[in-house]
Amino acid sequence: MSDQYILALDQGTTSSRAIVFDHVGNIKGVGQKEFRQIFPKPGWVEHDAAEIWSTQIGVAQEALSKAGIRASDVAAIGITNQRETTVIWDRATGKPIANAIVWQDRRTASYCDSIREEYADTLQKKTGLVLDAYFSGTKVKWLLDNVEGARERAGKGELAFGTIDSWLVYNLTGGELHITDATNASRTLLYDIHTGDWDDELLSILDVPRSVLPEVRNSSEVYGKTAEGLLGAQIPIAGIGGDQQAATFGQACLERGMAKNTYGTGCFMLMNTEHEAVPSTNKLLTTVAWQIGGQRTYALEGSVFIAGAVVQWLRDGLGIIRSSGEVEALARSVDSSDGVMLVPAFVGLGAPYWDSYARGTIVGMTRGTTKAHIARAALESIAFQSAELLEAMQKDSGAPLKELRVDGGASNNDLMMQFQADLLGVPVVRPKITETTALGAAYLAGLAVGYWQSTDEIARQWQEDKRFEPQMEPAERERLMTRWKRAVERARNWEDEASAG
Ligand SMILES: Nc1ncnc2c1ncn2[C@@H]1O[C@H](COP(=O)(O)OP(=O)(O)O)[C@@H](O)[C@H]1O
Ligand SMILES: O=P(O)(O)OC[C@H](O)CO
Repeated sequence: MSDQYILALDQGTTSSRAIVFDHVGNIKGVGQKEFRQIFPKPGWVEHDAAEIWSTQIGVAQEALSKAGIRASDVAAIGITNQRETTVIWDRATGKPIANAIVWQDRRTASYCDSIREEYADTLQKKTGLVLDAYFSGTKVKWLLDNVEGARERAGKGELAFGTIDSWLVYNLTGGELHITDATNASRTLLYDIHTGDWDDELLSILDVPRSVLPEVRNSSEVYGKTAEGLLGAQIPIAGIGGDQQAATFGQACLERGMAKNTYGTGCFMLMNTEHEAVPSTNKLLTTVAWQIGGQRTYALEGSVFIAGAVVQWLRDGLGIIRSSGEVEALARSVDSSDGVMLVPAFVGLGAPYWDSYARGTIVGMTRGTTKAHIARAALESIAFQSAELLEAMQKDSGAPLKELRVDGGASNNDLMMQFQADLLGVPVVRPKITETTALGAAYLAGLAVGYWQSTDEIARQWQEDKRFEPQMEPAERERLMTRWKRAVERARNWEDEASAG
C-alpha cells in the first residue's frame, strides 16, 4: 500500500482545495481555487453550486498532477466540506434549482424567531443544536417556499436536498448516489443525533418533506466509486466529514476530553465526548464528531463566526495592513492594546450568545490610541471569543482541559497563540501538519480501505510543532475576561430586528 496515496477534497467557504497525502500523512500535492461569494442582499450569502463542483473537480486534477501521480495510484478519496450550506437540485437533470444558501446567510433569522418559543426546546433536545439561521433546515424550507414550483416538485419526489458533501458525491458518482454522513446530517436541525436518523417531528416542524433527503451513512466506509472517465480511473469514495469534525479527527482528538480549535474565517472549538451526547446548558452545540461502523462519537462545539475575518477587515476595511501576515508585527509594536477592546460582531454573535442583532464595536479608545492598538485588540478579540467557548465547554463537560490543539490560517500567529494560552490558563499546542481538515478526511477514507489500520496508528502520526505555555497571573486573566464581557454587552442587541432578519 505504501506506493499508493489518499486524495482529500476540502470544499471550504471561500475556496475548493484538494490535497494528496502519503502513508505517513505528508502532503504530496495541493490544488486550490477560490470561487465567487454572492451577496444578493444585506445578510444574504450564496454560492453557485455548479461553480463549487467545477472548481472542486479542477483542483482534484491539479493536486494529482502536482503530486506527479495518476488516479490509479489513489487508494481512496475522502471528502470534507463547509457545513450547513444548502443545495437543492433536480434529480432528472442534476441541475441546482437556485444558488446554494451559505451557512453565514441570515435570511431565515426572523423565521427562527417566530418558532423559537414553541419549538426551540424540542429542536435542541433532538438535534443538539440551537435554533438559528446558521443550520440547513430553515434554508431548505426557504428554498422550497420561495423557488417557484419547488414545493410541488419536491412533493412528487423530483428534487434532492444536500449539504456540500452530498452535492460532491452526487456529481463524483455521475448522479448515482444521494447520500450524506452523520456529521453533516447533524447540522441540519432535521436529524435526531440520538437515534441517528431523520426525524418526522423535526421534518414537520420545519415543513421539509422526507422525499428530498439523502441517505445518512457512516463517516468512514466505501460508498461507491467515481464515475468512469472523470479522473482517469474509478477511485473508491470512502470518507465524508464536515470540515470541523474532520479537523478534530485530523488533530487526533480521539479520546474523551481532547479538544481542538480551528482559527480560520471563524473559530470552531470541538471537544470529544466519546459515545455520550452531552447536552449543553451553556449554549454550545452537541454534534456528531464522526460515525464509524454504525457507532457515533459526539462532540461539544463552540462556533464563533468572525475570527481570522477580523484580520481581513483590518486589511480590506481599514487598510492598516497590506496582508494578514503583517498584523503580528503591527500588534507587537505596542506592549498592550492599552485598554482598547474590539468586538467583531460583524454578522452577530455565535456561541455562547447566539445574538443575530449584535454588531461590531470598539471601546476604550483615548487620544493615545493608534492603529497598532486596534490591530492588537483585533487579535485579542479572537482569543477572547475562544476563551469564552472554553469556559462554556468546561462547565458543560465538567472536565478541565489538559491542552488545546490548534490549527487554521490564523493559528500561525505566535503572538495570538501566546495570548490564547495566557487567557485559557491551558497550554496551546500547534501540530507540524496544520492541514488537519484535509488530513482528517484522508484518515476517514484511508481507514475504510485498510490504507491505515486503526485510529491508534493515526494518533501516533500526530506531531507537535510548537507549545505555548500560559504565563499570565490568574488575577490578570480574570480582570481581562471581565472587561471583555463588558465590551460584549455594548455590542449586543444593536441592530433592530427588521433590518437584520
Ligand atoms: N498571521 C496571521 N495572523 C492572524 N490571522 C491570520 C494570519 N494569517 C492568516 N490569517 C487569517 O486566517 C484566515 C485564513 O485561514 P484559513 O484556515 O485558510 O481559513 P478558511 O479555511 O476559513 O478560509 C483569514 O481570515 C486570515 O485573515
Ligand atoms: O469553510 P470554513 O473552514 O470557514 O468552515 C465553515 C464551517 O464548516 C461552518 O460551520
